[in-house]
Amino acid sequence: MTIEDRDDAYLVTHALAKDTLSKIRDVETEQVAFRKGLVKLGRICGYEIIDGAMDTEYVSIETPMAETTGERVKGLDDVVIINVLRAATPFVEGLLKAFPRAKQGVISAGRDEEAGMNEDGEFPITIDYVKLPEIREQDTVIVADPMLATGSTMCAVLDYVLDGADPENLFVLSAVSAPDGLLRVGEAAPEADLLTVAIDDHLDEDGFIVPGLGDAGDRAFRTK
Ligand SMILES: O=P(O)(O)OC[C@H]1O[C@H](OP(=O)(O)OP(=O)(O)O)[C@H](O)[C@@H]1O
Ligand SMILES: O=c1cc[nH]c(=O)[nH]1
Ligand SMILES: [Mg+2]
Repeated sequence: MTIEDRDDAYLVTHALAKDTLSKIRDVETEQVAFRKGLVKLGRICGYEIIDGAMDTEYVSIETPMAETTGERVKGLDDVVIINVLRAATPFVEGLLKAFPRAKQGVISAGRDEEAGMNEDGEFPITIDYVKLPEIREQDTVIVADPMLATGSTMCAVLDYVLDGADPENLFVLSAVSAPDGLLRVGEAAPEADLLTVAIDDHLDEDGFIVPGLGDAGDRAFRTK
């Protein structure tokens, strides 16, 4: 298994995840390759979640040659993926390759970058649109956002996701996290398992992750 258990988070340490993240960090990686990289990273992370957190059961199967025993992943129908618009869209596309039958929720959340961070290092978050499926106690919920910086967005998103819900598993999945964001989300939602490919060094004065990969939404959607 290529998930490392740390105090602050679980790290996806699969070599292909690191390889893909390095590619999309590169400032020379243009929009299409960047977006494809996020899709690939989502798929790898999805496989890692299955490998690390989901059980299998034995099933009898008949091949064209003989009867035998196979294994099947349990609970694939009980997965809910929350897409935090907009940067998570390609990341979620990749996750859906691992969880094709997942129910999906969408939350549009944006940082007010003009207002900037307050003295506690939080951004005001605007939530424009929320559409969530029912979350049941047997569900595995994956809240996906490639960037976890101050954690302000994720805390606002989790307020909606966890309103009246107590799922069996709750993963906050990101590609790149800052220590501040992990701390903030870990304190706000101790029931969540924080899963990330990389924990970076720090945030700059504008709340961007360093070294990070820049603005994931702008790079994927070519808006700047
Ligand atoms: O941890 P935080 O400090 O809240 O920052 C992380 C958020 O910032 C980015 O979204 P952004 O607000 O840029 O919206 P976008 O996806 O539309 O670009 C990113 O996708 C996260 O949602
Ligand atoms: O570094 C960062 C921080 C927030 N959002 C991004 O897309 N990148
Ligand atoms: Mg953005």
